[in-house]
Amino acid sequence: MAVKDIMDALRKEHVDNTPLSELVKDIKLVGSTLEIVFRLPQKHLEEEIRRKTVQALESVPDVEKVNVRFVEGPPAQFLQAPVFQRRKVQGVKHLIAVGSGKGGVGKSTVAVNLALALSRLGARTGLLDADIYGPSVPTMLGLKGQRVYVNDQNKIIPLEKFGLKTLSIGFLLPSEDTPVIWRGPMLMKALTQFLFDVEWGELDVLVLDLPPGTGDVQLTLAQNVDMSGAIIVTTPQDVALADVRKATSMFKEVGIPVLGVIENMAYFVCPESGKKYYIFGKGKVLEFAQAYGLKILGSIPIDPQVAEGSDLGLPIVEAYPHSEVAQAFLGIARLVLEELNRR
Ligand SMILES: Nc1ncnc2c1ncn2[C@@H]1O[C@H](COP(=O)(O)OP(=O)(O)OP(=O)(O)O)[C@@H](O)[C@H]1O
Repeated sequence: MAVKDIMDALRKEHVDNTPLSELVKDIKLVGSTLEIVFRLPQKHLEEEIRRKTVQALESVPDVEKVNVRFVEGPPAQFLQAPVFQRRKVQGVKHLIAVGSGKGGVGKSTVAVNLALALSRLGARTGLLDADIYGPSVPTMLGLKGQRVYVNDQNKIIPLEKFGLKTLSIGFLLPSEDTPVIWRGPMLMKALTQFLFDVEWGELDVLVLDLPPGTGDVQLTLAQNVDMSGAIIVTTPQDVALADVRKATSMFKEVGIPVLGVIENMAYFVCPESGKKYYIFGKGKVLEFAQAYGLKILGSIPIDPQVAEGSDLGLPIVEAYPHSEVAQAFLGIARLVLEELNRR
């Protein structure tokens, strides 16, 4: 795979003790011409980066010409900490964001089942549905139509289901079909209230289901909230992987560690023959993850029971804890806890 070869080659060259691969903002191979954009930490490094890039890529097959461009701005490791005034959510030990570069890859399904798996492993867990454009947690947890209340201290009391504390913007809307039309500052105010004015009690992990993509909402949250890390959900489709790259860069740029990638809809097991079919392609996520130095936390197959469970308000980890999918989520949850305990 050309991108992997390119990133491997760039990883070997350094400027100011930083591998060139860490400075890459965007990379595109058009025919045999590589368009590569670097974040320029310091102006005087421009020539050195250009020279070392051409040198590093000389032996990479498929690349005949290299066009190097720069954008201003240092990558995360060049920034002085603390960069942003990040607020901690009271009572929450670890906040982890579940994001995706693209909509419809199963981010909310993963967030819900991961939260349930964490809870099954004994972690006191909460789930916050910040997907303001399409809150699906109320349906997935069978809490559609429920409302939340505010206590004497003006704090929102989350709902509880399957041992999880949970809050969704869906619980605050007058009806399920009310579109959220908040924009800009009003939206951010609502989201901030959503995070900080909630009586979560004591939690080991709060899973934050982000809206899909890498827009202002995701960036503002990433800049203002103290997070232990982010998890990115993708399918093996090329288009989804291209967007993962953007999501990864966004978290890296604001200094939030990416704990790993979860590959959803990785394959389908034929119930008759037991044969595995890699509908969206095999091994692509692994190659991608290796190229970007990311860990794969696990792979979830396509299973009609997953979709069914979500629609019925009985997620698969709760409904069929011994199924292959539920076991995969438990495996991911174990890795996530290990990763968090190391921090
Ligand atoms: N592993 C899976 N097997 C079968 N169906 C799945 C799987 N993962 C997700 N789905 C189904 O795919 C659809 C999209 O999933 P989900 O709503 O979780 O995606 P999303 O990325 O959160 O979407 P959005 O971008 O709209 O927030 C849902 O109908 C869900 O039930």
